Amino acid sequence: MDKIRIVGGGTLTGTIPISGAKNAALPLMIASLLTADRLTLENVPRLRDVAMLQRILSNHGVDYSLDGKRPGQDHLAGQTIHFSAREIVDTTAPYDLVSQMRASFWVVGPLLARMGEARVSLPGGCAIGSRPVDFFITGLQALGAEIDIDRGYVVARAPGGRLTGSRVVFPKVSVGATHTVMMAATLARGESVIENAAREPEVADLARCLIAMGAEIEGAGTSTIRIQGRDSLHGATHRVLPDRIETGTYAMAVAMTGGDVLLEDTSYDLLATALETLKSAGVDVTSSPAGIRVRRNGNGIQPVDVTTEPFPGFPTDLQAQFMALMSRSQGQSRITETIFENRFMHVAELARLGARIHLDGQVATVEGVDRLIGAPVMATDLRASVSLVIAGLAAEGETIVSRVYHLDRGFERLEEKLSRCGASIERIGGEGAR
Ligand SMILES: CC(=O)N[C@H]1[C@@H](OP(=O)(O)OP(=O)(O)OC[C@H]2O[C@@H](n3ccc(=O)[nH]c3=O)[C@H](O)[C@@H]2O)O[C@H](CO)[C@@H](O)[C@@H]1O
Ligand SMILES: C=C(OP(=O)(O)O)C(=O)O
Repeated sequence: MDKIRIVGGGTLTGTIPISGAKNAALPLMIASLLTADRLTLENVPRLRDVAMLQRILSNHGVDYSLDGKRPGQDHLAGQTIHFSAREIVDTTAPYDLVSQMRASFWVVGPLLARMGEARVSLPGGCAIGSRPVDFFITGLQALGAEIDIDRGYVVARAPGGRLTGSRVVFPKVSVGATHTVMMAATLARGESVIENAAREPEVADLARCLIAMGAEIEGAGTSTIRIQGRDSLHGATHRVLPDRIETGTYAMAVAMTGGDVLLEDTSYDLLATALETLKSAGVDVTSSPAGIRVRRNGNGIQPVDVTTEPFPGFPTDLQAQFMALMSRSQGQSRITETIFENRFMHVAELARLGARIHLDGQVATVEGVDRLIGAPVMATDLRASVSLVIAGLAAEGETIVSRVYHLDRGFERLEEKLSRCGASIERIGGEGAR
């Protein structure tokens, strides 16, 4: 199995191109199920989750093809993939596929809307929490679906073969339930209104694509989304928005090691709260048409308290990376996780590098230390893994991160992007992930 070897202690200087967002690409790919025409997605990142979802969609009958490299194109440029769900041949998403990637559960919305039925395995929990799907079920029921749970599967039917527009009020903000109900409502009869919708940029990006496919949607990116259902949708071409979590992760890496890096092909507005938090920690962050420039030269890291919240708040997907940064701050900080009940698996691993973190329920108190020292550590989930990488970059000596398949789910060519900026980081052992 692959490992990542880092020799820490240096600073990062250079340019990092930011990839298309995993968390936008996945629902966009799933949207291809809504039309018999071709959906072309540009700027799709080369990630394990994308490859896995291609397999899952092909099981439903979706063909896909990939554009080859174009003259002068950097190999870090995103892929263009064409999806064609001319005929849905199977409305079942089986356990062995869904259990490998939670977002694949979201196919339930488009399958039900287009085919009038879906049988999708319950995804189960994961390393960060129990992650139930009750909001998906009540949301689709509000659109008229009849839903049973049968031997680990959600079995959904639309009476008369079509969903009916309605008002859906989510009790708590859910990104996946918003994506799913919004997709389902595009083909329902009449108007749907989603209240307490997730406002994440990836929801707005999915809506932009659905609108290009002929859907009528207003308010995506706010907490009330209004959708007028259509009889059918058509093909479109859509460019996946930049990955705000990848952007924030590299910004935190530079904040931690010191140096001067330009993050290209991304946008400040996608992660303003996280970048403002970095500024409060004493990091110089500026935005220009060229990208986001992150610098820290000489001055120490100031402690800052953060609480994770739905967008536009501080994202839970950057909590682990921020904790790594705070482990080197000049004081005490408190990090409160409000989205997932178990997203602290990185605490014990960061402690192996010398971090001093006390966990009490959903609150981690971090006492900054002067130095971290490299050690073998284990990746436990996607964002926890990358927090260990950035801590390793700032630690003295060698850090070996094992179980890096978690990283390959969500970070495209991580070692290469960091090496370009002077990091000593390499993948060792096992077969390559891509
Ligand atoms: C592929 C993708 O885009 N994943 C992101 C998505 O995950 P995901 O869409 O799974 O996360 P949700 O926004 O749904 O989860 C938010 C909270 O709501 C709870 N909940 C959710 C649905 C439900 O039916 N019942 C319920 O109780 C969850 O357990 C969690 O506590 O948003 C999360 C929150 O920003 C991010 O961390 C993930 O990176
Ligand atoms: C938690 C994440 O992904 P998923 O929802 O696919 O588990 C993530 O991207 O950090």
